[in-house]
This record gives sequence, C-alpha cells and structure tokens, in this order.
Amino acid sequence: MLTEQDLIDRGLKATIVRHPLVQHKLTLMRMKEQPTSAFRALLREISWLLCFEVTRDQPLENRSIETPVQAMDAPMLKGRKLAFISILRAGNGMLDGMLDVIPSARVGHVGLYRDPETLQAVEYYYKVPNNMEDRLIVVVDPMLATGNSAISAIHRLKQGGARDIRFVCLISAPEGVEAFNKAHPDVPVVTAAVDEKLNDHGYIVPGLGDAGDRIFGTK
Ligand SMILES: O=P(O)(O)OC[C@H]1O[C@H](OP(=O)(O)OP(=O)(O)O)[C@H](O)[C@@H]1O
Ligand SMILES: O=c1cc[nH]c(=O)[nH]1
Ligand SMILES: [Mg+2]
Repeated sequence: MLTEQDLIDRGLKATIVRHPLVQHKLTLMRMKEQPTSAFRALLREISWLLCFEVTRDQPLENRSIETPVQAMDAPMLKGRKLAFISILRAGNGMLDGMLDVIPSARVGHVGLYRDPETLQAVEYYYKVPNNMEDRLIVVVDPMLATGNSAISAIHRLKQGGARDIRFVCLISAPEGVEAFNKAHPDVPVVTAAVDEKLNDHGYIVPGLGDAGDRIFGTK
C-alpha cells in the first residue's frame, strides 16, 4: 500500500483516511473468506467514517438554542444542499452508510459497467437530483481502478451543472488516481487505501476482488 508521501513523490493527489477503524475494517473486507453479509456490513460501517472525512470542511454557523439549563449559541451545519451520487452497482454499498450519517441528503445514480475487453465505462442509467450546481456533490464507488468509471461519471455530472464535487472510494490503484487527477484536477479524492497496481485485467492488486460481486453475492 502507498503512503501519502509515496503519492507526493509520484505527483498524485488523494487523501488517504488512515483512521485505525477504517484500516482494520478494510483488512477484514479484503479477506477472501469474508461472507457477503459481513462484507456488506463492513462497507456500510467504513462509509460512515469516510463520510466524516469528506464532509470535514463543511461550514458551521452558530444558532441560538435553549438547553434544559440555559440559552446558548451552538454550532449547526449551514443549510447547504448535498447530494450523494452512487456509481452503480457497487456504489450502493457505500451509499447506505453515507445515508446513515446524512439521512436528509438527496441521491442520484449513474449506472456504469466496465467493458471487460476495453475497460471503458459503458453507461446504462442516469438520474440525479435537480439544482446540481447549488449542491455539494459526493460521488461514491468502492473501487478506483483504471479510473474510467469515475472519470466518466463526473464528466456527466459536470455536464449537468455540478461544480463542487468530491469522489470517495475504498481502494484506489495509482494508475486510477493519476488518470482521475488529470481528468478532474478540481475534484478531491478521498480513499481508504492506494494499492500497488492494476493487473492485466484491470483489477486492483492486491485489492479485494470484484466489489459489486462481493456486495451482492453475484459471480
Ligand atoms: O476504475 P475502473 O477501471 O472504471 O473500475 C472501477 C469500476 O469497476 C467496478 O464496477 P463494475 O464495472 O464491476 O460494475 P458493478 O459495480 O456493476 O459490478 C467498480 O465498482 C467501479 O465502478
Ligand atoms: O479490482 C477491481 C477493479 C474494478 N472493479 C472492482 O470491483 N475491482
Ligand atoms: Mg463489478
């Protein structure tokens, strides 16, 4: 696994969430013997923690409230609109955890699959909330491999007016971070790990296998 210093040395930009709970749960998810139910539950739990990280800089404003003891000025989130965008299918495994933390968020879906021969992303579904230009857009997908899926999804969102976008994933390949940084230098990447490389089939090594298949028990 690469460190943030490795990323700097290679000219790559991504935030690696080093929190011990994230790292511990990610290791459990990588284990090939992990059953579908546990894999899904762990992804949901890690997504809570990644949600904290990706919203870390959201502005607060003081509100006057009354506790049972006395009045006080206390911080609350400024009423900024937020939308989570899930890249289907595997993004839905992260979406559940994100919505546990921010249940009022709007949700959009971009349906993409990777052509196994060309590794290009093929779109089959697109539905997002209105007023994309006014929202903080958090795009979720567990895997950033070649980067083609995330790059393509975010091109579409920008065409639809999105401006303030972040991308959150679980595991990235250095090749994917590089391609993503080049295509969308304005979009921060938050990831739990940057692994060694891609294999000849475009899978992340060591990775965790096919995220969609492991979440939904298909294969
Ligand atoms: O960076 P890339 O090379 O584009 O690869 C990453 C994509 O591959 C996986 O989706 P997949 O195509 O397997 O679809 P699925 O979620 O329906 O399984 C994953 O969830 C990403 O969307
Ligand atoms: O390793 C990989 C690469 C792409 N998609 C996955 O689900 N896993
Ligand atoms: Mg898949």
